[in-house]
Amino acid sequence: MSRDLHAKPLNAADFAAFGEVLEAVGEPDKMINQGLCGRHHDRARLDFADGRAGISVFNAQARTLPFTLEMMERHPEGSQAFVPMHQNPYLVVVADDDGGKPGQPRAFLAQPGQGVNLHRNVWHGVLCPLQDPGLFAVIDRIGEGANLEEHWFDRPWQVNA
Ligand SMILES: NC(=O)N[C@@H](O)C(=O)O
Ligand code: NI
Repeated sequence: MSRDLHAKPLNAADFAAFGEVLEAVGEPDKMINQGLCGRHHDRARLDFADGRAGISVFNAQARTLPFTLEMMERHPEGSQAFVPMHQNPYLVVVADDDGGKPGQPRAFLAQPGQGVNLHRNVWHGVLCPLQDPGLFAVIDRIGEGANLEEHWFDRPWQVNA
């Protein structure tokens, strides 16, 4: 017996407890490159504990809605940012911690031009593109030791738009 979860458009205010939305909104902090480029400066809180930052490219298979969310994970040692290398929608699911497991999940539909940075140790669903190609640059921790904790739900969630 699954439980239903409604995805809402991704927005910085609702996402703030879990991380940042990476997007060129508002006035740039600085105009650079002879005034031809707006720099939206230092927009994410990165954290890599005793490791270092790395950039990887994820090529993830597209999923379809309704999406069955069976598992959430977190990275105790570092933040994780997903920057789409496309203009397609994708699903972001996050949750507060509730005694060492995910609390009420929150689902968001990322719009074209939006990336996300997940704060260290925030519960999230794995990368979930909704159209091919599911190509993302991922900025996360490279280092020693375990950095992945998973929680599998007894009852999955059905995520829909
Ligand atoms: N496990 C892994 O590298 N990917 C996940 O962290 C994810 O959030 O997709
Ligand atoms: Ni992750």
